[in-house]
Order: sequence, then C-alpha cells, then structure tokens
Amino acid sequence: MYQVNSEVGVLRQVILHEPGLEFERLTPDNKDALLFDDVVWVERAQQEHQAFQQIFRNRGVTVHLLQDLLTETLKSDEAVSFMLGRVLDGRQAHMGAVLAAETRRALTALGPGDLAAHLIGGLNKRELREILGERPSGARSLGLDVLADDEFVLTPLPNALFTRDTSCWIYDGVSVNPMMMTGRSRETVAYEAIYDFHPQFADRAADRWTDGEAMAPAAIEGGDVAVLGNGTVLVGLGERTTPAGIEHLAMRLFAAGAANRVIVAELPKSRAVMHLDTVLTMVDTDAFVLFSELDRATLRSWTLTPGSRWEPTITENKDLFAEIGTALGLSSVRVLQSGKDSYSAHREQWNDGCNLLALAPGTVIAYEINDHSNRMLEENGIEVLRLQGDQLGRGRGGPRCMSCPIERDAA
Ligand SMILES: NC(=O)NCCC[C@H](N)C(=O)O
Repeated sequence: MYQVNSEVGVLRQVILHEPGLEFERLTPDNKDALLFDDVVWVERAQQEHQAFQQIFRNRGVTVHLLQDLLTETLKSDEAVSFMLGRVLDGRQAHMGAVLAAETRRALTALGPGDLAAHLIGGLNKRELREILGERPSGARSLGLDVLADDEFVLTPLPNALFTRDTSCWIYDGVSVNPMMMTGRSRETVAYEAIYDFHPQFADRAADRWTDGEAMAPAAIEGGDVAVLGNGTVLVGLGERTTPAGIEHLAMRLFAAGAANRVIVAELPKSRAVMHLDTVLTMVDTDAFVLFSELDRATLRSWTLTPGSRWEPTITENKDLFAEIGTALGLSSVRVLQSGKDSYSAHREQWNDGCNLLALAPGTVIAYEINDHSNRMLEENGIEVLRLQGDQLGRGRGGPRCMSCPIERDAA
C-alpha cells in the first residue's frame, strides 16, 4: 500500500519524469502557452534531471519514471482504450470528429513505448501522416487541412516534469487533480490511467480524494497541498487551487477519517506564487521556509474540520503558524525566512529557493543557484543537497514540484 504520512518523514518511493520529446518542442512562440519562461537546452536538462534522480537513489529512495509507468500501463488494451477515449473523444468538440478519428487510428497503430512518448511529447501533422503511411484525409477535416506539418494535433506536455502537481498522495489515498490550466489537463488523464490500470497501483487500489478531470473547473493542484502529519493537511488557495476544490478534498478526507483538519492559506494570485510550495515548504519536523516578502501578519488562513455530512466547519485563523503548531502538537514552529534582502528574496523565490523537497527530517534538495537561502538553511541546521537546475528551472518549478512522493513515513 502506498501512503504519504508527512512532508518530512523518510521518503521511500517517488514518481519523477525525465524530460524528453516534449522539451524538444518548446519554442519562443509556444512557450508561454505551455507555461514555460524560456526554451530549454534539452540534453543539459536531461543531465540535470539524471543528477536529480541520482540524489534519490543515493539516499535509498525508489524512483519510478512517469514515462515508464505509462508505457507499462499502455500494454493493457483496456488502458489504451480508456486513455484514447478520454484524450480524443472527450476533446472532439475542439478537434472535430474526423481529426479525432484519424488521430485515434494513428495512435492505436503505435506500440506502448511510442504511444506513451507521443501522449507526453505531443503529435504533429507530419507524424500523423507518417504513422498512417498515407495522406490523412484532410479533405474531410478542415481542422487537419488547416494545420501546417509542424503544428500539433496533440500538444506537448512539458509540465509533466512537475509530477507533484498532477497527482498528490495524502495519507493512504491519492488526489488525481483537475488542473487549472488547460495546457496541463491531459497530464491528469495519464495518472488516471496509471492508477487504474498499472498492476503496481491497480492491484492495491488506494482511496481517491478527487475525481480528476471530471471535477473541472474545481481545480486543485499538488503544489498547493502539503501533508503536515497528525491528520492535518495544509492547502494553498491562490492562482491554481479553488475554494470548491478544497472543500471537495476536505469532505472526502473527513468522510474517510483520513484527516481531521485542513488548513487553508490564501496566496497572492500571481505567476511567481502559483502554488503554495513556491513560497512555503516544510523542511524539518518543526520548521518551515517562508518567502520573506510574504507578510505573515496579513496572510489569511482558515481551518476546515469535520462538520455535517455535507459541509465542513470553517474557522478563520488569527495566525497561520500558530494554527500549524497547534495541529502538530508543537509548542513553537520555526519559520525560516528566505533571502538576504528584498532583492535576493525575490530573485531566489523566482528561482524556486523556497521549493524544497525533504528526503528526511532536516535534509532537503534545493537548487544550488539560491545561494543565500541555502546558506540560511544550513545556518539553521538543515542539510542542503544542492542540485544544478539552470535548464529544469525554466518551467518555474523546483525539487518539490518535480517529485510526487508515493511512500513516505510519518515524521
Ligand atoms: N508546484 C509547482 O510550483 N509547480 C511548478 C509548475 C510550473 C509549471 N510551469 C506551471 O505553470 O504549472
């Protein structure tokens, strides 16, 4: 059984995604729509990611790669038909029926490895034609005829790199997340297929805390969710996670008795602060890193506890960290502030200086570029495992965003 019982307990197993075809297709023209800030040197990004994987393996953490999981999943005909049904039939309205049918014909002709690569890496018109070995019947599809050879029938999913956001494990269940940004919604379908059909997951069915794409637009994303332990979950409410998504999650957790307290922290709605873990992460059993330019005094937060069957009880808190301390049974919580001054705090937050992944209490992975924040952590007794991530960071995500823990001890 997979379970994630804390943010900082010993990490045992994790899902990561080594970037591939989808990174080769990022261009200055499509990068904004694909939620990247720049194009990427692909081979260097892959090397950086391999070094990231190695940090886990060196510490005894089992690494599962998303594309391998998806390939293994797609060995099942049932899984292929589930995925293609969701990816194509569900999107017929914007593709048109003929284009959806041609694309289905092409994808069905692929083996599991190539199919997984194109579901993540995208499919363009030229590839569609090559796979079908013929000229696609453009005469019947305006949508297809109008496309240039390099234009996409299926867009690439470069944000698959950020495995945390699309599905996140909370205690003994998993939230397969309806995403806020349409550019990421097909990622969700891949996780639904893996958790439903991959023998490693399907044979040990876990509780589901959310209903994936079916819940859209009540979005919730894993970068906003932190499993604090002691039956408590902390959720960010900002650009990506909605009040309705949080209420749904809380009610499912409460109904199953998996959690008894969901603390909600309001975030500024901006790209730099797209998720809670871009400004606040837990680094030790009693310590958090907080972006120093967020004013702790004005940070609004609420606590949801089990109420009636249909509604949680909601209380606004006076102080977020006091509430966290109470929830965790701590007499005080250490709040470590990132950056040396306002300039470095902003620069390092932009480069994911607060986006830390704990491998065990007091041991975190951090991008090396965030010099001041990393030294501040070390001065506070935190072990920092530095990762070179100039290319990986161009999608605005760090070590926590790039990891989906599936097994972690209580702290
Ligand atoms: N947890 C995170 O903060 N994830 C980073 C996601 C970055 C990605 N480019 C996005 O905009 O969704």
